[in-house]
Amino acid sequence: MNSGTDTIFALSSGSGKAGVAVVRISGPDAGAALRDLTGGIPKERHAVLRSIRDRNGEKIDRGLILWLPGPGSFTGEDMAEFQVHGGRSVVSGLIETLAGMEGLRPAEPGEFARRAFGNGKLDLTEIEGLADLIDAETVLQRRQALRQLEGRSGEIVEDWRRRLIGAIALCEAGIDFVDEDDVSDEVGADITPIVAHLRAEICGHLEEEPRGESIRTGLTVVIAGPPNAGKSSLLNALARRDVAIVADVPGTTRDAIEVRLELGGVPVTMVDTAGIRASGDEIEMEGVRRAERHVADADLVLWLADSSAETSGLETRPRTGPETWWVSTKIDLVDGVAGRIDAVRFGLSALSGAGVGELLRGLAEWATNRVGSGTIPVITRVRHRRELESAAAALERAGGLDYRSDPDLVAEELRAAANALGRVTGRIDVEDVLDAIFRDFCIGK
Ligand SMILES: Nc1nc2c(ncn2[C@@H]2O[C@H](COP(=O)(O)OP(=O)(O)OP(=O)(O)O)[C@@H](O)[C@H]2O)c(=O)[nH]1
Ligand SMILES: [K+]
Ligand SMILES: [Mg+2]
Repeated sequence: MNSGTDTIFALSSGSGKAGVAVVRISGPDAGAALRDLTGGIPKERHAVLRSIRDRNGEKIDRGLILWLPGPGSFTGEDMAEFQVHGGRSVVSGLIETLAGMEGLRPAEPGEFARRAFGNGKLDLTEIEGLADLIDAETVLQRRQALRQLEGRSGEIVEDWRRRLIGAIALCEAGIDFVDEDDVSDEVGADITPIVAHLRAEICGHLEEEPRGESIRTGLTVVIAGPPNAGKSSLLNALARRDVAIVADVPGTTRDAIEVRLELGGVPVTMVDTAGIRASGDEIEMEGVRRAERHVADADLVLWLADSSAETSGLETRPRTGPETWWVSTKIDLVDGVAGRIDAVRFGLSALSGAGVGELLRGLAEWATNRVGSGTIPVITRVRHRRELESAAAALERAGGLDYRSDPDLVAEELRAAANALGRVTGRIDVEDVLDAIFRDFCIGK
């Protein structure tokens, strides 16, 4: 990315025809650009209606403009915002005029957010919360993203880091006074419980939380079983649409078919797979291999078996794998029990719909339990998990050392833990992770 001294601009609202479009400018020349286009600079943070003109004085549109001088703006720089009619020609006229101005250039993806980070307006967890809020599809995702954007995850991590820095200071005092027995005793007595507590807190979050990651990325439920068990029929019934081909021919489904549902506020991807059996057909066997891979990666497998068939369908089930529910299908043919039979057994008919609602309710309950409720987690990404794991490991090593004989080794481990925590919020050496985070942003954010 370029230096922060350029003035950048972008269409921040969605592209395409719309009622209103929002164009933002950030950087030292934002004020000059605003003046050139509208003839003046309005009172800060007040929306005013102005004509917006191109270099030849031709009116592009009349719209609301906002002057948001730094450092109190989103990026911390001088910013201007245009709310214009969202027609293609209005937007392209405005964008082209800005592009033709001295010192202005189009923003790269995530560049506004990156400047906000660079100017200390948001830490990394807040930036990630912002990205997640833009991507949020479910209520739980929105709540989690907002909490993160408001800095609550970052606060927890920063609190850990502050306590660690306190412990490092104590430890270093121990190093300085290593020859004076009384001081080093006192210091050691203080560090041990601090380190043990911190480690317990961090480990608590690590154990409790695939939750945050699950809320963000969702859960996967794989519908599997022998050919003709009624897998595609069930997918269609759950999705209430005709997504997968249903036929009386065993081996109908080859490619995995995915449908995204929101169950209990959690995004759940339902995957219909090829019927699992040995077959001489090369293409069908590729479908079976894919089905087995999906089963292995699932958060939950619905193993379907045709209740009217002679064999149970269990013989083809992969031997190991994730949590599984057993679903008897086509109960209309045998007058079987509809609905939940016990914790892991269901009966249903995709044809009549009997038992499908109960399965959906069971899945919603499972999804909610899986991500937990109430408190919203600190760890929402693999990146956070990795850093917290490395902090916990360093604390464990520190706990295994004798601070009296090795105060410098203890301090080193504590510093490693503090650095890992610092990387979560971006307080320290994060250049390498920045590109990865901001790359995922859309332009104009
Ligand atoms: N009577 C009855 N027939 C059903 C029911 N569900 C599915 N079938 C029929 O069973 C046959 C197979 O259904 P599919 O949904 O294609 O089965 P599948 O498991 O996806 O099959 P493959 O993709 O070939 O593995 C079709 O003829 C369906 O109409 C049901 O609840 N009751
Ligand atoms: K079939
Ligand atoms: Mg099928």
